[in-house]
Amino acid sequence: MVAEKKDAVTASKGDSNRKSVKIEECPTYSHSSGSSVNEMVNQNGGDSEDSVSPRAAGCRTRRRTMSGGRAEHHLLTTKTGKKIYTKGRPPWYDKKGKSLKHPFVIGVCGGSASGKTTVAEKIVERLGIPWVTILSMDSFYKVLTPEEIKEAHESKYNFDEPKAFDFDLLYEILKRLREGKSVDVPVYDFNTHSRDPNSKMMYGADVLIFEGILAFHDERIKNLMDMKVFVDTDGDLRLARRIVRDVTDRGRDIDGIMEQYFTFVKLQPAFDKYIAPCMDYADLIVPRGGENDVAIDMIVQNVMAQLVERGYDRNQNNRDRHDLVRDDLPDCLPENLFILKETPQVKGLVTFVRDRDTSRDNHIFYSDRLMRILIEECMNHMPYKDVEIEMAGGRKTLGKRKDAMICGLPIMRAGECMETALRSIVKDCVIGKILIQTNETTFDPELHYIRLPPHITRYKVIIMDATVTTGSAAMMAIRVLLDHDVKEEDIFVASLLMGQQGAHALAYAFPKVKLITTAMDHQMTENCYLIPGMGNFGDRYYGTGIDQDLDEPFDV
Ligand SMILES: Nc1ncnc2c1ncn2[C@@H]1O[C@H](COP(=O)(O)OP(=O)(O)O)[C@@H](O)[C@H]1O
Ligand SMILES: Nc1ccn([C@@H]2O[C@H](COP(=O)(O)O)[C@@H](O)[C@H]2O)c(=O)n1
Repeated sequence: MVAEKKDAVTASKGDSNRKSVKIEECPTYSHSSGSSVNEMVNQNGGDSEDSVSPRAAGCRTRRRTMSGGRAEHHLLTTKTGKKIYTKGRPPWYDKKGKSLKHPFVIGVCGGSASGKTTVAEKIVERLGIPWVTILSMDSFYKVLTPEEIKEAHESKYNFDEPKAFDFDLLYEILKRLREGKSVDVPVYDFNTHSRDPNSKMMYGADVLIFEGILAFHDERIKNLMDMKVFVDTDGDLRLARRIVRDVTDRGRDIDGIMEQYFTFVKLQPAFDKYIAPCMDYADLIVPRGGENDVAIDMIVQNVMAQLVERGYDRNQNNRDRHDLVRDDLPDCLPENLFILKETPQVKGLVTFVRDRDTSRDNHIFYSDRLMRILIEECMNHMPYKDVEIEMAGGRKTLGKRKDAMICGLPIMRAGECMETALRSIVKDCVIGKILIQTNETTFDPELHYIRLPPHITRYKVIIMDATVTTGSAAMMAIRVLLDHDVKEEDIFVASLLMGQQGAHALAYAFPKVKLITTAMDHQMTENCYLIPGMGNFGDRYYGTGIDQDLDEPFDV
């Protein structure tokens, strides 16, 4: 559980190859104080039990999850059973689909190995509120040239001055996170001094903690912070911790660490010149770092007080917050809702799909037909351009060609049934994936997984789901696409069946999104089942329903 927690809360710390090493294997170094590294570390924070564990010696395991443009939900559970999401899109938007608030940003600055990450992790743990993320400045080390990498391997490259960081990228990313938008954060590898080819997708949160040695250096970045904390730990202790950490986690040797420390880290160019002066900007100074429980409690109390002042309510019933059902439904249908013309053919296909006596093979056969008609209707809403073609006899005539790249985005699992229909109609389409589930305790729609093609803003995106009932999942999917800068007018929602309430909620929130369906139900049960509905479409289509007739295999 602890290892799980470390993974999650340090997901943005960019050392991908850290390994756990037993304390006995950690080399020691005697400095002027005469203490070995292990002695110094243990005197200052490790307790007797921990002192034989990797954690106390600073050999913590921090595995990295490389997501390469994927975003999974990242959940950790605190000792008190609280759930904290360190990734994924927070479910904040109002009935109009607008993001509700920006994250509370805490900046944590301090010398190398002062305990910034440890303080940040403790804040996350003690806050115990659902959506908190940590962004590390390490992710923004510049990409080095081959010559610079050689210098770095010889401990001759200065990583402790401002020009080592890409502050412009950092500013853009922090700004977007503060707006609740998605970002791709580089993943840094201290062993190779380079960025991993995979980046890591992140969204905003209730609280965002940004930590780094020069966290307060750039005025623009400083201005994005709601609270600034400086971690002030004795230089000898920092060196001791750094040696242990760099040997075990960052693939370094003692000579190199010492050379780098005294050339760049401790003396004029870095700590004294750039980092120590940042104390003047701090709202709070935390002596000794992560072991200072009193200071961490004060920070947590202050953050909670400020969140409450902004309207944060940890006891809020999220069902109320996400209740998309409108009690003031207009008589007319929204302009951006398109229901297939109820021809006898369409009605006949819908009848087969609704009928509980339809066998599974017929259910698949007729719903596939209906889905193709639905996708063909979607194509009527795509842009087409004029083209001139030459006909068989050599005469020329004007025609049309599709003028858009199409990305299908099925909401797992029922939406995936529509993939075949899309592929059979748009042969050059790409298919993303999104998994959204409702949290059974909070009723929040939660983004568990998303995979989008690169350059998603170049596509018309068709969100596909078998049914839209309250519209909650579709709204989350639309919100996520908007966070990825897809324009509202480039988004389509295709569904076999829509509930009137859900369709109105979506249409009201996103008037430029086109909603396309084959039929509409006007009633819903208290538990949000459509009446008459289609049963559990995914279960019927995939054969996973409990009343599935096992005696009638249809593939013989
Ligand atoms: N109070 C403490 N006692 C023992 N080791 C600590 C303590 N605080 C931090 N460390 C160790 O020191 C190293 C640096 O801490 P970290 O929080 O990563 O600092 P920073 O983020 O400032 O570089 C890590 O290996 C960590 O495990
Ligand atoms: N390739 C690199 C990049 C940075 N460093 C050192 O890391 C320190 C910052 O990280 P902290 O977790 O200690 O805040 C900084 O002092 C750099 O010297 C490095 O060694 N190699």
